[in-house]
Amino acid sequence: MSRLDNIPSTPGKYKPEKPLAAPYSLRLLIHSKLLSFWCSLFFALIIFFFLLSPLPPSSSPPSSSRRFLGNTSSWGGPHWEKQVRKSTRLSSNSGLTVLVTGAAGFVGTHVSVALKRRGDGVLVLDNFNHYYDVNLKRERQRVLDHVGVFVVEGDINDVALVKKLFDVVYFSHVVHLAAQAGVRYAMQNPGSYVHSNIAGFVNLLEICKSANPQPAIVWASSSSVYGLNSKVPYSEKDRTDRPASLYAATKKAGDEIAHIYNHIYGLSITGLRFFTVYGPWGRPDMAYFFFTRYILKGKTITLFESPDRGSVSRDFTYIDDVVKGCLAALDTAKKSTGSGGKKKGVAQLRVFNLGNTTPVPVSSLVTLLEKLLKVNAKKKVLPLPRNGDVEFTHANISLAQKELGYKPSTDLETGLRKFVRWYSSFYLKKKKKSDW
Ligand SMILES: O=C(O)[C@H]1O[C@H](OP(=O)(O)OP(=O)(O)OC[C@H]2O[C@@H](n3ccc(=O)[nH]c3=O)[C@H](O)[C@@H]2O)[C@H](O)[C@@H](O)[C@H]1O
Repeated sequence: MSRLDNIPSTPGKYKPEKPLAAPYSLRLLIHSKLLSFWCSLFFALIIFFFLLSPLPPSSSPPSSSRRFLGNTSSWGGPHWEKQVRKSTRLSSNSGLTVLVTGAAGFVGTHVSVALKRRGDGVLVLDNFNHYYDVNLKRERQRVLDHVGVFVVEGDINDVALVKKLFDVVYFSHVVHLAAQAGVRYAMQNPGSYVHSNIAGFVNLLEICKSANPQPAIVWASSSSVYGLNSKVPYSEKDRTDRPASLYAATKKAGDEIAHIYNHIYGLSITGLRFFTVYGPWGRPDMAYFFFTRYILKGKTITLFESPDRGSVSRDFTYIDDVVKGCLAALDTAKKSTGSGGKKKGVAQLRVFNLGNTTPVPVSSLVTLLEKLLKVNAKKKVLPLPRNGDVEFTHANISLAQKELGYKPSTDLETGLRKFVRWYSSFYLKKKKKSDW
């Protein structure tokens, strides 16, 4: 029986009320007492269930609401401001002052460390949501601490917090990587994608537009916006109006939102379409990562197969290549042209594919992992479910090559070898900070 079958096809028949025997005033009294009893019970039940209900795993509440819930983590105060300023101090004359959102995430950590190392001032923001293992995010935070990057714990939807950051520091650039990632999870928790990828992005842009001077923004779009396109390789000029998942739709919405803030307010905005980024410190929800875990544990992995092309394939892109692309996007970003929320001239608006240009079938990814782990995988092959996945991705990177000097140089085997080395040192032995 489908869900639709549970809904009655016709509303219940109208039943006329029976005439009441008691006098009118008594009936009124009984009615009002009964009414207030049921109302109290109803509200008591609502409050009871509200208190019992868990927060959605992927959308931990903004820090303001966390304070309301009794969480002691807080921001503000002279010591906190001192840490914020210290983290954004430049150690090179030509450095940028960058706010990185989502920096306890995979790409965010790598980008923040790379910026700090070359002398830029870096402050990072992350809400440490529970979409995947928070311990891994905390370990990434230790890496950031180690290189002198201060991590502010909070949500991009927390207007007061983000405004405060802009009050304390003048950011020349923002790298916006905070997002609800994952293609398949969108079917389980659609609200978290709207919360982070749409509401959060708009909130951040609202604050950036009003900042004086406005920062230039580089943000993470996604290869998933190409959706059901069959023309390969994907070019930035290709259509993006057929997303296959809500994740893709929210990233596509981000592309359009960026256009608006560029057009109306003069914000300089660059969108980077990442293609299945992998590597050390990666995301445990991604296939290469949990395949590694499953293979080592002897658990069966599922390989999706498309009807006509065999194994689905991805243009897997190594993290170091993507980081170079992000830094090049920052370095070539022109200044925003608005001030005080008003546009003063035409501003830069760009979109680039950051892929590897060599799609690899997922079955070959597994063969490489088997070789590197020296373990045979237990596999089962299933037809690609309709879960948001697309059959293949393949980037045309000529625009990024021309404008950013982007040139990916890590093939999948080399990148996976580095990932496997990190994985074993992180999970199987104790991670050393000096590895960074
Ligand atoms: O480029 C992006 O914009 C996106 O990249 C990533 O999405 P994907 O390319 O889908 O990566 P990932 O989940 O690792 O699946 C890889 C392959 O394994 C196949 N796959 C997956 C699971 C499984 O059990 N079996 C399987 O065959 C699966 O069908 C697929 O072919 C990010 O997660 C996403 O946040 C976004 O950044």
